[in-house]
Amino acid sequence: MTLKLGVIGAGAIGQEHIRRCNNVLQGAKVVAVSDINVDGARAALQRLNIEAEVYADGYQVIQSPEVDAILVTSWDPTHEEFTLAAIAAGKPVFCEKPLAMSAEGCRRVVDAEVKHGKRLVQVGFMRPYDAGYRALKKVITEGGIGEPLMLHCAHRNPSVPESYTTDMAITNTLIHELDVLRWLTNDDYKSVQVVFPRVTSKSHARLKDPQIVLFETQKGVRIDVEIFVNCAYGYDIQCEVVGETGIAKLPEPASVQLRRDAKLSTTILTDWKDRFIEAYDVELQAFINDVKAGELTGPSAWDGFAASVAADACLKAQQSGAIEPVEMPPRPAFYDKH
Ligand SMILES: NC(=O)c1ccc[n+]([C@@H]2O[C@H](COP(=O)([O-])OP(=O)(O)OC[C@H]3O[C@@H](n4cnc5c(N)ncnc54)[C@H](O)[C@@H]3O)[C@@H](O)[C@H]2O)c1
Ligand SMILES: O[C@H]1[C@H](O)[C@@H](O)[C@H](O)[C@@H](O)[C@H]1O
Repeated sequence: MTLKLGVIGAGAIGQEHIRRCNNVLQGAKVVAVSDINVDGARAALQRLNIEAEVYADGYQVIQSPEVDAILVTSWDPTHEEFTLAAIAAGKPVFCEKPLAMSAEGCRRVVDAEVKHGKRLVQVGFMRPYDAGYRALKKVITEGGIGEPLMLHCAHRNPSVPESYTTDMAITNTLIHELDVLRWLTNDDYKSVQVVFPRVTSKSHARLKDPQIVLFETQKGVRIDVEIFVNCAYGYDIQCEVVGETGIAKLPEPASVQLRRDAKLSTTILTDWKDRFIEAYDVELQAFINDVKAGELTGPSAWDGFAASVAADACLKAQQSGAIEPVEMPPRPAFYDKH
């Protein structure tokens, strides 16, 4: 049986996911798409040479009897409402990060899912599907560097549009680390502080860039993450784990080494689409397979909530300049068995 997908939001990642579901992955097909920019959605489908029903309203996609499962790839502030509507319709939903704009919003999704009685939500945290992060986790869990003591991380984008503001460095960008570092270290955040270095001249009035986010975890590990979204030189994700007996580092994406013109060089990627292309394939194939098998196993609404609890504390720390606690309520038993 082919799983029939409805996609809400046909922008950059929406188009990427539509392309991979129809042309790369197995067992699914996009049959309905919505975007507030209907003409843009139609033009994108034409470019991709894919036929699907186009709607102006995301709720029509969710309610369509032709659609078995939903992908939410619209702007961040719309995620919660569409995910809640998919749960209300009893349809599995893959929601891009962040699950909602606050922990309170994520909690509403968690509560709705628990009330439904079966997992329906997967959050689009793709890094746990990335081969590099998986290899890094394997080294750590097999004791290859002893117990982790410190993590040094960086999340750099070459540039961002004027609509990107200081808070989005947390809710839109750091949210990836907030999820993947919990997964990587099997630990939770205890407190956080945000420090603002000198602002780059490449930024704009409403964005303080770069930022350094400093965490202490429940196990006492110290983590620093540099977020630098106008770094100009490329799309660069770094993660170095310092343990008791060694250091493990996230591998660089494969790139040919060039010796030329008296220089030794490798290419740095410039776009998230390329940096995580395989991870997106694996995460969405897992979602498709899991929906068909009747049991979701990927990043859950609870993971989305946990990341947002930490994000809320980071937002508070951006304002206060102080060390802010990260207070995580206990996980409902529902997420142990699901
Ligand atoms: N996992 C990742 O690495 C990753 C990468 C990129 C984007 N994202 C997430 O995916 C989402 C989309 O990002 P993007 O880069 O594609 O942005 P984008 O601006 O290119 O696309 C968003 C699209 O959503 C549409 N839209 C907005 N509100 C809508 C609504 N109510 N109903 C239907 N369509 C609506 C817009 O018209 C636009 O076409 C964001 O939430 C972003 O955080 C995740
Ligand atoms: O939506 C994108 C995406 O999530 C990328 O992975 C991240 O590096 C960007 O900062 C963000 O704007």
